[in-house]
Amino acid sequence: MLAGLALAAAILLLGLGLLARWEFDDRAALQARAAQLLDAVTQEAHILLDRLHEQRLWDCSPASQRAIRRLLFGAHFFREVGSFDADGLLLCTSTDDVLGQPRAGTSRIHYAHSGLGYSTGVSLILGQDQPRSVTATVLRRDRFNLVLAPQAEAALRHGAATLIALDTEDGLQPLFPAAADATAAVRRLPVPASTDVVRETHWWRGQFALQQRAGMGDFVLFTRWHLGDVLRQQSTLAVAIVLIATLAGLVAHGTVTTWLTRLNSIDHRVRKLIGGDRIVCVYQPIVALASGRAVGCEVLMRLQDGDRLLYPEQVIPAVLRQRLGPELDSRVARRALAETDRHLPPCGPFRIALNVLPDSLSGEHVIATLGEAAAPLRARDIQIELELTEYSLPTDVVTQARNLARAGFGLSIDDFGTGYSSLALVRQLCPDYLKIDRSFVHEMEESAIRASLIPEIVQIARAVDARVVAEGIENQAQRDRLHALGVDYGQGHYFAPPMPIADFVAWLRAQDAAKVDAA
Ligand SMILES: Nc1nc2c(ncn2[C@@H]2O[C@@H]3COP(=O)(O)O[C@H]4[C@@H](O)[C@H](n5cnc6c(=O)[nH]c(N)nc65)O[C@@H]4COP(=O)(O)O[C@H]3[C@H]2O)c(=O)[nH]1
Repeated sequence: MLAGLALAAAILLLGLGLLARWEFDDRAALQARAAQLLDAVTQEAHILLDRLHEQRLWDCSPASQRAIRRLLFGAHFFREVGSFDADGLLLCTSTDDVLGQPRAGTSRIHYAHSGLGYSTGVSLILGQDQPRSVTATVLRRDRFNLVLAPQAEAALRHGAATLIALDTEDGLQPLFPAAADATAAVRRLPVPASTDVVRETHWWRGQFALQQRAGMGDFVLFTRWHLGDVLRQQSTLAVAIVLIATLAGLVAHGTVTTWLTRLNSIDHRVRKLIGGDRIVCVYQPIVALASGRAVGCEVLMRLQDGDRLLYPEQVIPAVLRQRLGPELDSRVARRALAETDRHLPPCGPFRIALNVLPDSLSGEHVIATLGEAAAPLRARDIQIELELTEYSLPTDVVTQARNLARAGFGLSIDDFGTGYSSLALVRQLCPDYLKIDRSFVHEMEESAIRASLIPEIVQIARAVDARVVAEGIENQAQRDRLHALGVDYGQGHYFAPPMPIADFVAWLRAQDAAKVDAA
């Protein structure tokens, strides 16, 4: 979940960042174009005004009016000239004889230090027969004003991207757009301190300013920049980015969840633990019921998973699913036989029972490994016996059993009575031991039907010359009853639980000492 969210957030930030950067560059380019346009407008205004003054064309005579219209004909950015008297009173305009006299409406005029005044949003009424109102930008110097042509005004409004201000003695004054809120916006902007081109980026605050040629009478260009603006401008792309981020988050969430689930799955852990040899062997004594002496032990496996142990009932199904039987059984055998060889005191004839899964028997490798590991113990009169569970006997079990016998291993049929082995099959296998499953023993006190099968099992064992071991003996009554039924050996918590090798050896020593004392 967290990984998905993190990826979605990363894509969202990256996507919006790129979008913002793109929009930022776009606006910066527009600003540069607006700056060029303003330069050209100002230059042309000065040339026109210089000529008008040089030629003293303010007297409104027909000759002056013609001269003014000739000058306007060659101009790019201006459509009209107004002439004033020395007191600033409008005398006439270049359109007088075409449209009638324009009248000045409300306007705000900002006089720049250079003497060029800008007046934006001036409302001019043109024509007398059918008067129409025009809003225009007017530039004024001394006895003339110049009215900006509509296409030049439109280009400036568009090109300014957001805001063009004029640096005047009264502070910054907005030119385009001339709306009232632009004045407030301009007041909040930093006043440029030098005449250099300064590019200040505050995009983490959602704003940046491009400041140009800062000085009295010069233009200052600002672009106000907000993430909200960008999202509005590029709404389709923004929605696409949000969708991609959400999708990526969901996919990542799914992938990570699957990956974590797989990583945590018992199959994956079991494979890792077996491969990493995190195998723990414990030893449970097998006791002769008549004498109470330990005649051997069964090796049981656990897997060390961090600070907890995984038990066979959790491990074996995963081992079977992943066909890890041969690897598990070889590793358990090597470890158990090495541990017993190192720690077991000399104790006369003894047997060690190892559990094997059906797959392990068909592998030559497992038998060879077992033979190798068993060699030092055999030299000490310790017999190795393999336990095969009755309900999972391999199809070619008879051949396998012969191979095992040839290799010097004893054979036990584990959990006998839980499967369907016929007497004929048991006879062919010639097992050394039949092990009665602990469920039979536990049901004995309730006189359940299964428990009544124990004498049958003892008889089968006698018939095939095998000995009988009862598993899961937990109390004296069970032990006595089984002994009375002719069971030879017993295993269970009544005698001792499965123990690590050190405890098992200590238990054996304590048993020996008790026997000596009793004698
Ligand atoms: N309730 C009760 N239980 C008792 C008592 N005494 C012993 N047990 C448990 O009975 C099971 C006897 O082993 P199993 O029948 O060979 O059955 C074994 C064996 O079939 C298999 N197994 C254990 N270790 C290995 C191994 O290294 N390799 C293979 N292939 N199978 C193994 O897993 C099965 C279960 O092993 P564990 O969980 O260790 O369970 C062991 C043991 O802990 C008792 O008094 N009361």
